[in-house]
Amino acid sequence: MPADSLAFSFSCAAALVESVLAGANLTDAFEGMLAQHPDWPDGTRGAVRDLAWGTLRDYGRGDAVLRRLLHKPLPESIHALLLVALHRLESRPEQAHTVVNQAVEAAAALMPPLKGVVNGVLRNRQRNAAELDAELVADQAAYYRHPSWWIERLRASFPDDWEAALAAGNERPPMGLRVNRLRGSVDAYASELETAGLGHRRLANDALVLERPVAVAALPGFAAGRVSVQDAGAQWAARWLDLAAGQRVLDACAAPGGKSAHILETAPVELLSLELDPVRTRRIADNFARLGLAGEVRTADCRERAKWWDGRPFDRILADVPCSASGVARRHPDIKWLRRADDIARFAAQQAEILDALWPTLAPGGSLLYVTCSVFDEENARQIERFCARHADALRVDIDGRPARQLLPHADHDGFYYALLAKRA
Ligand SMILES: C[S@@+](CC[C@H](N)C(=O)[O-])C[C@H]1O[C@@H](n2cnc3c(N)ncnc32)[C@H](O)[C@@H]1O
Repeated sequence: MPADSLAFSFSCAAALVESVLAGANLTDAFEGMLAQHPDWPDGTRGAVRDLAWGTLRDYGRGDAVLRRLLHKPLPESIHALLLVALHRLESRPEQAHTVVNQAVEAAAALMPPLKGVVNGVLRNRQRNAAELDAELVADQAAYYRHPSWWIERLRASFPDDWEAALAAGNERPPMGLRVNRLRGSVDAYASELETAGLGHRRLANDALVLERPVAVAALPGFAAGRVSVQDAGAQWAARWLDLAAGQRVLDACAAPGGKSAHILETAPVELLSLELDPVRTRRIADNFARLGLAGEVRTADCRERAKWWDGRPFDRILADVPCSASGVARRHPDIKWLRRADDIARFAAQQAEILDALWPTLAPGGSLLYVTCSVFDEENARQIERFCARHADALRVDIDGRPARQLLPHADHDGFYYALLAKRA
């Protein structure tokens, strides 16, 4: 198959989907594939990525269609190829003829005896489209393209907004930009974007959201550190920390360093950024170097206080804890299908350990901003309620007039949760 053919992209995307369904992380699998094919042109990389990400965003639907059309299991590679082709059929119905032909070509290269099955299943899908679509409306995992347990949790927590959040969670994510104020104003950068023909919106927290994502190389001044790619929802952290010059600040779970960098761009504070994973720690230092920022960066488990804390209390702590990442699933659509309902309690337990370990390092009168990119209460509101029940010196502080902020996935930003806690002086 020629590397620029749709059949080739189908088979590569199918290999990624197959790995994810066997438990692999999508980004890691894609990076592994790119490392083996350094010669791929940008067009092939982009096509494979779009197909794999799109197929997994739509997996609830593709899976339901195949359950109805297949009478016996197929080899995993062909099953994954059908998922990719079904995704493409639905997203580009005007190309149906090409999609079927190219999927059959890909099957012929993978497992020649099964090309007839691939042809038959895809044609069946087209022939029975109206009937199948009507059935899928009644299948909630297919209709909302999320696992049922996820839908139920969201529905229970957000009776008015759950459907909009699920729909936004199935869209392609927006590209948010953060202007480095140490190297120019947001106004000046916004007009440069305009001149470069990059349409955008400016949000209440001064984040810029591009109308269409572009490669970072196309962003004016990216290499020179004038701008960073950061979701608009993540850009509330620096503001809600209420930073001031000279404060001693801890970012306890810092990689890849987006919020740490934003802190340093906001005020001349003394920042310590901790990160558990040494490979990810390097990304913090790389980001600081590009942006011209100086902060102390260390690899450490923030729960092991004795190993990293010198006993001097912090005025501000950012606890951007590891979580289910359910608020950013459209960027990592493998999450929707790899997470299990009982994973959430394990994340919550880990987050509680982190909070309990950090609290003694906060100065009396200081504050801790708790952040997740989760939409599940157990990691968010309930986590904070339980924390306050355990720590009599913790006070809830309103954020912009509300006890906490839950951002749900939206056209402008991803899903995040923020809660602010102060320590009694
Ligand atoms: C949500 S991400 C942080 C994102 C980061 N604040 C940013 O804005 O770029 C959570 C990070 O915490 C790290 N982590 C997980 N457990 C940790 C621990 N016990 N101590 C320090 N870092 C931890 C993870 O490796 C991950 O990089």
